[in-house]
Amino acid sequence: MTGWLASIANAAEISLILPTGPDILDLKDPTAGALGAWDDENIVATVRDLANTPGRPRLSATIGDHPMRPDVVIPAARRIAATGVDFVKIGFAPDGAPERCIDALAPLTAEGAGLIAVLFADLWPSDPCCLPIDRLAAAGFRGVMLDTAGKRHGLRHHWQDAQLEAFVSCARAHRLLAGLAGSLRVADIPALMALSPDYLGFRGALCGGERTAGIDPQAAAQVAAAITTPQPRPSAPSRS
Ligand SMILES: O=C[C@H](O)COP(=O)(O)O
Repeated sequence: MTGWLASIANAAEISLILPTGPDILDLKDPTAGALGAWDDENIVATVRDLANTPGRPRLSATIGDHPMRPDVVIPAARRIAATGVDFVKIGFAPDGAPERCIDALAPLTAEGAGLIAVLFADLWPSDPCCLPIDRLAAAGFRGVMLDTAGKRHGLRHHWQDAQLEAFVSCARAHRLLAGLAGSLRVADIPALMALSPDYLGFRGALCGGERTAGIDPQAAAQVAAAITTPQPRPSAPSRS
């Protein structure tokens, strides 16, 4: 079953998106780039406000956009983990020392933090073998999400579906949750659901195309409907 993640820009958007039933509410400031972070106090307040909501979605929050240095990434991840969100999203770019940052996060996962790595499809080579997936698994990450740093082109512009399928399989083989995002549109949903990722992530599509505009409940309902619509099974090859 593929679930879906909705990135929300502020607490006021919660009441607009909750009726559409996202599996994960992702607290992210879209005006500050692909990994714009919320203020810690607002994350803590949202965790607290939703704590008693029956069937509430899980919460994720990003640590923000940081240079790939352990002395910067580790404290930022630790701070967001302390807010009580279910998942902490950390972006890894190939520049700098992503591997050292990943390894240095192992103590945090050992303490129970649910870390999700965000790898940018427009920055890393389009081959899962070139991604540090084995390293993420060894460090105890819960999942890995392929997203895009630039939002002009969607994920499927940068990676072909066969490459995305290989990414999902590779994450699964390492027992990581696999997520796909990056300017996804409603029209992308059937093809991506066929790859069976654990999650598809959205912001722009929930806002009618422009991710810095607010959530448009009608657009969000269309995304939700496309995710929950049963997908046709691939037909069995005919014997002749
Ligand atoms: O985590 C998912 C992203 O917020 C997706 O944003 P986007 O659909 O605008 O690329």
